[in-house]
Amino acid sequence: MLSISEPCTFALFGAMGDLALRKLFPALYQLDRAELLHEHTRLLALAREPGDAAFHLNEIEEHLKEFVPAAQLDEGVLARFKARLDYVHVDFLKADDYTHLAERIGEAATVIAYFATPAAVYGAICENLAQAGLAERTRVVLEKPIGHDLASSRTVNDAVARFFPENRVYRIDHYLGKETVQNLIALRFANSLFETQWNQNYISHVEITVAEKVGIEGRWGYFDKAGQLRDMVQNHLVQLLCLIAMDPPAELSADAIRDEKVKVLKALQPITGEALHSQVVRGQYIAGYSEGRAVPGYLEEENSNPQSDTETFVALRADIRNWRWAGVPFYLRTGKRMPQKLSQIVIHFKEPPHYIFAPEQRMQISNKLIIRLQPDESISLRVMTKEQGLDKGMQLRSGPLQLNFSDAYRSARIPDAYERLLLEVMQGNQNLFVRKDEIEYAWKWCDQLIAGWKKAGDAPKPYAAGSWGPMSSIALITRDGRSWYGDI
Ligand SMILES: NC(=O)C1=CN([C@@H]2O[C@H](COP(=O)(O)OP(=O)(O)OC[C@H]3O[C@@H](n4cnc5c(N)ncnc54)[C@H](OP(=O)(O)O)[C@@H]3O)[C@@H](O)[C@H]2O)C=CC1
Ligand SMILES: O=C1O[C@H](COP(=O)(O)O)[C@@H](O)[C@H](O)[C@H]1O
Repeated sequence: MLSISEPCTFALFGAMGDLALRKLFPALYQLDRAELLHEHTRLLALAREPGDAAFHLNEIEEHLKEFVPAAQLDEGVLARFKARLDYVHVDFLKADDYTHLAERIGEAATVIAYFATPAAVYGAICENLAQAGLAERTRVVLEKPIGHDLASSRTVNDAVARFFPENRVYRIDHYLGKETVQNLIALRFANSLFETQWNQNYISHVEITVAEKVGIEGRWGYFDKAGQLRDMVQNHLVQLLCLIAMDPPAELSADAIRDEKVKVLKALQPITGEALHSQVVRGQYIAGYSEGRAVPGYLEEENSNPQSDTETFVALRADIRNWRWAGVPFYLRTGKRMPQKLSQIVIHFKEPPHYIFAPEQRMQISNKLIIRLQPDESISLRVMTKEQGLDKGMQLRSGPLQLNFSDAYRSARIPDAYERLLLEVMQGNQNLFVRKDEIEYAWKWCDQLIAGWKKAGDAPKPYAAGSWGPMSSIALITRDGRSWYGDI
């Protein structure tokens, strides 16, 4: 049972930006609708766009109506939500504007400052909040990406740390707010069945796929400087890998979980030299088809630079140098403009040690645990059984033991990741947020990859929009005698 959050003033910096309008206000609305916002909680939309507050509030409402499903828009809840919400004109870089902001915040005991802005201004906002006397009662929420490499992430983190201790810094990785991602912790540590098998004695390899159907969606300016490795691997895929690979924490506290994740990050084998070619594939989509519709290639997208060699796809084999995972590859892949939106983790168990069935069935013999993060959230264990029927003999078949969340919990709506994360910040719980050292170790691992790519100077491999990536990403795994699970 969720407890209602304590009262707070939620100050949303960058309130008229894409993330705020598309994700954050709808998530706050859903929390209100679920009666999880305290009656005294207030929401301040902060932006530098001048003009009438009513005009901007109206724009927020219009976006709410666009991004909240119509069946969930309730007049009563909307009225309550609007009564909590105010627009404040602030230039985040102008210290003087914070005097006015502090007045609007008033005596609120807890302030949540959510930075839906470029990371370059996080430090200045923190300094201005501190100068306005707000730091002691404020939790700050930082959006990803924090920097674009280890050095710049340290600059951002250090600038924030001058004014806010780590226990009041909440670094968002929205994948950690997805219900099925949290379920990984329940699955692993509330079921002794799995934990006893969770190591190199029983697991042959692990696949993590985060495929996106969309292309760049008007974000070329941001994306082209980042690329898929920085945008998706450094954060979401590495976090998923950590949750799969970490040792059991001693307790369910933020630092116990983060300590275990950091051990995994430290044990990640750097990918350098020849391995950069054999273990990593960079791709860039060219024109193709998405849902039967012709779509342009990356270099033909709006505002593109036709010379760009930024990758929109990455597949790689990661190895973890520790006792639990020695010899167990983690195959990661993620890309834009793939055939479907699909995030899933597949744990492949080893074959039984002694094989007694017909030789032609041997390839099928391996249990798989398939954790579908989105869409159709589910956990399914593929087990071997005998085909039914007198005519079948000992013919094996692989079938699922399936837990589909929308069937199993039929009445419950699966909340968006941001709803969970905003609620956790309001409750002061850092379990689902990323600590400074996690970000930095993840950057360190990615930086050496990027440096290797730069040195080699290879162009990304083309793949047609609507495909599963360059052919070499298939070779990457088939070379090890395996294949990506379920590709069609
Ligand atoms: N959009 C998304 O889906 C995702 C975004 N993020 C991260 O979230 C953050 C916000 O992203 P997004 O919403 O897309 O970006 P936008 O550019 O759409 O929004 C950023 C907002 O910050 C405002 N801003 C910047 N500097 C100042 C300033 N000095 N004073 C006042 N306002 C300022 C901008 O105002 P103005 O328009 O006037 O410049 C803009 O409204 C980024 O860190 C991004 O990396 C992370 C994951 C997904
Ligand atoms: O952080 C990001 O994530 C989205 C994908 O998120 P999802 O919840 O829709 O899977 C990605 O499109 C975006 O480029 C990236 O910045």
